[in-house]
Amino acid sequence: DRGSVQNSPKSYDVEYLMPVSLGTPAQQLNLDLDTGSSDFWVFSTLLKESMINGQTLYDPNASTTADKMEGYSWKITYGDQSYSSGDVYVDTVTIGDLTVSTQAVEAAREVSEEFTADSDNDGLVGLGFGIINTVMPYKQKTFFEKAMPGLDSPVFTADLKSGAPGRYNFGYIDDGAYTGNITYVPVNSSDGFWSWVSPGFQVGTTGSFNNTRIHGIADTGTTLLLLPEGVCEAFYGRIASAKYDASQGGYTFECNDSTTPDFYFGTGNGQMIRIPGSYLAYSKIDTSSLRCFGGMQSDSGVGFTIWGDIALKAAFIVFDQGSERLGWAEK
Ligand SMILES: CC[C@H](C)[C@H](NC(=O)[C@H](C)NC(=O)[C@@H](CCSC)NC[C@@H](N)Cc1ccccc1)C(=O)O
Repeated sequence: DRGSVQNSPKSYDVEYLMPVSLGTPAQQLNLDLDTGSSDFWVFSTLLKESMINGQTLYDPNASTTADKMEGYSWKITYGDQSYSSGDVYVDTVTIGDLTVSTQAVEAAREVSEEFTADSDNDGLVGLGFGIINTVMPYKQKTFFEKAMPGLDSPVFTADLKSGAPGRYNFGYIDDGAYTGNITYVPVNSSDGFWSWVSPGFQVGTTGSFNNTRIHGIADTGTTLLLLPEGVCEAFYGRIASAKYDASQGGYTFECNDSTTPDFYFGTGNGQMIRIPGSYLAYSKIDTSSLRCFGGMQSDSGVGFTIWGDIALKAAFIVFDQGSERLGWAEK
């Protein structure tokens, strides 16, 4: 079996949403595929009105295939301190023609203001590893873990694009979606994330390759690229107008600064992925400014190095749960 679904970026590529069908008859919601968490949760009719702001709600009572998991609950907190919690139903879920008939759908009773404010986002499909699923008293499998046994191949792939729709594929690798070879790196899933080690980085085409290993997670649900302080300093040190601006909470530089270099990160076997300098001028700090907030920021605040969408949209990535490895290719 296999599946394929289009993902669409919101403005500034802040997140990528995909259509998902839940229940019978199908209720379609736009969800955020998040490899940095492992709960499948949705805005639902259980929420207080004050927490809803235009989102599409999953109504388990309108689904003939929904069964409440009595006595089960969930509560999740994210790195940005946002959170959500609620009840659990088993129901049928289809993503890109791939159906899981008994998915644990976590119906929100409460969401933090960040989620309420994001009116296009109806919830998250966590595709990290199930060991960090928050459902109590017994944790539940992710959508991918439920689908995996029936797939042609135990992989899903992410093709995120800058300012354009891309695709998530399940169960197969589309050889037309990338160039060159796929370099595979081992994943350590013990903390539930797609954790891997990059052998190093290079700033611009002329810079030397820095053999400093970078331990981090591949997280489709995080917008920016959060790297160790030393890497940020090496990169921003090459941009004439760059500075750390405490009032903005990060590095900023003139959006059209012609000294902005590309950023390369190693994936192994001498292969590097090139992030165009233009991706790193993430967004104007305000409409009248000529300065941009950097797409690469320090990971010191979060405590994790996160290869977020800024990096992922420069590559074609294979999340190989069957072999616990990540595949990286240019595209
Ligand atoms: C360290 C962060 C918290 C507190 C930690 N939670 C996590 O690691 C959770 C599972 N993952 C996350 O908070 C992050 C990874 C942080 S680094 C470990 N990924 C998911 C995040 N991008 C999801 C999101 C998407 C859209 C809007 C907001 C949030 C915990 O529960 O202990």
